[in-house]
Amino acid sequence: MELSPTLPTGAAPAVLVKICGLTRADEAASCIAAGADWIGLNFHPGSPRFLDPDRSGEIVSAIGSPERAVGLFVNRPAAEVARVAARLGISTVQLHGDEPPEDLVALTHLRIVRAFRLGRPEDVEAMAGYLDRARSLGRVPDAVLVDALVAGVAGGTGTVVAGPVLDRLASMATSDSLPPMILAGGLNPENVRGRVDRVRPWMVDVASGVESGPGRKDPRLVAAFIRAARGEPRERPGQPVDKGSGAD
Ligand SMILES: O=C(O)c1ccccc1N[C@@H]1O[C@H](COP(=O)(O)O)[C@@H](O)[C@H]1O
Repeated sequence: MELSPTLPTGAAPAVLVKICGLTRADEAASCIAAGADWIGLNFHPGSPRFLDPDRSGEIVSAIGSPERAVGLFVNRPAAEVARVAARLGISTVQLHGDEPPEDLVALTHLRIVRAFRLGRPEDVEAMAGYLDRARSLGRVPDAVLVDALVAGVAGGTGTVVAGPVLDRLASMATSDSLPPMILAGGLNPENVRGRVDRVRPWMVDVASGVESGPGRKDPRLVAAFIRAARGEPRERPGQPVDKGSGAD
């Protein structure tokens, strides 16, 4: 199954950007207008960014392209994930808990982003083991998302992935055995470019690092994040664009 937007090809493609945890239609539309490739709708009841699936149709409509909306679930039954996705007309889901590879098989008709919370370099090997099991079942995730491990919290913690884990990931990023990688975990406009340069992910994902409050995205931070991720110069209000200093 192909991902959409399609995988970039050729040398040094621009990293794609997902902004996660939208709770308002106007903010979701602004993220897309600012250049976000995907937005995330968080259906995990334990999250401060929780969105009732029954009230998220308005957000999907507001972005004008349902293929850019990703439904985020934590340890929900595959049948429930499939039901919500069908009701909203979305085709990509993010599984951010301990979902077994069998769930990927049950959700073959959807694009699946499988999240892994990694605390130590050894956790990267555990992720590889999971992918091997998925491969043996004939259904690898369409992308893997890498987040920091914080005990007792599923995600959205604003915690960065540890340096030794990033180094291990960087050595795997171009491996054929790894699906496209989405780097998450404590990203913000200040640190995203350095992390992109270090790991070369296919996409970056941010929740808390572009917020004015839980679930409320700050349009200036969103724009700054997207520009920084792509290595574009910063915009400064009332001043010409700084073309000399890069994004960091
Ligand atoms: O955002 C949340 O509240 C959340 C809750 C449960 C699982 C995942 C969640 N968000 C995902 O976590 C990453 C990292 O968040 P942050 O940028 O460190 O705040 C985020 O990209 C979401 O995909």
